[in-house]
Amino acid sequence: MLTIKDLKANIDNKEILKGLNLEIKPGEVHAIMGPNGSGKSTLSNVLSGKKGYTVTGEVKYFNENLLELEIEERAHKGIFLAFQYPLEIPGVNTNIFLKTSLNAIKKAKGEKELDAIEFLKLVKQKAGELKFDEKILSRQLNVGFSGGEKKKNEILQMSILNPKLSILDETDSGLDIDALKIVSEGVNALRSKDSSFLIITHYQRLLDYIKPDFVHVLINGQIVKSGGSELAMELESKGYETLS
Ligand SMILES: Nc1ncnc2c1ncn2[C@@H]1O[C@H](COP(=O)(O)OP(=O)(O)OP(=O)(O)O)[C@@H](O)[C@H]1O
Repeated sequence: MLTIKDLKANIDNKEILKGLNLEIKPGEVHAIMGPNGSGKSTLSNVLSGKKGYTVTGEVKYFNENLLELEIEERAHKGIFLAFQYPLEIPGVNTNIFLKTSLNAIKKAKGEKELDAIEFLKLVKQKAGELKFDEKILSRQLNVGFSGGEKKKNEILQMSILNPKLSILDETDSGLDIDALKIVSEGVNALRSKDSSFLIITHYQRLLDYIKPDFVHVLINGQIVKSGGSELAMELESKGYETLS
C-alpha cells in the first residue's frame, strides 16, 4: 500500500528526514516512536501533503507517486491525518464540516453523496460508538472543545471517512484513561484487511490497546530499529539512549 524509499525532507534549510525507508502493507498497523524532535510529525505532514517542505526520495501509494498528488487528492484517495493539535475553526459547524468532507470524498470516488438525513444517521451511530456527546457536533469545529474532545473528534472524522491509510500523530496525548480506551476501540473497529494505520506515539500504553504489527524507532530523521510490539516494551524500560 505504501512504500517509502530514501525519503528526505527539508524545511527552512534544515534537513529533518534524512533517508527514511518504510513499507506498510494493507491491513497492517505500524507504530512509530522516537525522541522529541526526531521527525515524526514531519513524516506525517509530508505524507499528508502539507506544503513548505522540500522532499526527495520515493513514496509509492498503491501504484501512484504520492509526492505528486495534491493534498486534497491524497484525502480523496483514502489518506487521513489525525492531527497532533487539531485546529479550532471558528464559524465552521462541526456537523457541516464532517458532511462536506465525507461528500467531497464520495464525489471524487464517483459515489452517491449522503443527504442530510442519511448523514445524520451515520454520524449518530459513529458518535454513539465513540461515546461522543452528539451535542458537541452542532458547535463550531473544535472551538472550546477540551483536549480530549478534540482528539475524539479526530477519531470520529476518521471513522466517518473510513480511510485506507490513517496516520495518527500523538492522538493519545492529553487523553484520560477512559478516552484512551474509547479512541483505541475506535481505531480497532476500523482495522480491516484493507485499512492500514501509522500511529505516532510516545507512550507504550496506547499500544496495550492497539496492538501494532510493527514498531519502528525514528531517531534523527531515520528509522534506526524495527521490531514487533515487544520493541515498545523494550523502549519503555531502556529509553532511546542505547539506540542513538
Ligand atoms: N518550520 C521549521 N523550521 C525549522 N525547523 C523545524 C521546522 N519544523 C520542524 N522543525 C524541526 O524539525 C525537527 C523535527 O520536528 P518534528 O515536529 O517532526 O519532531 P517530532 O519527532 O514530531 O517531535 P515531538 O516528539 O516533540 O512531537 C525539530 O527539531 C523541529 O524543531
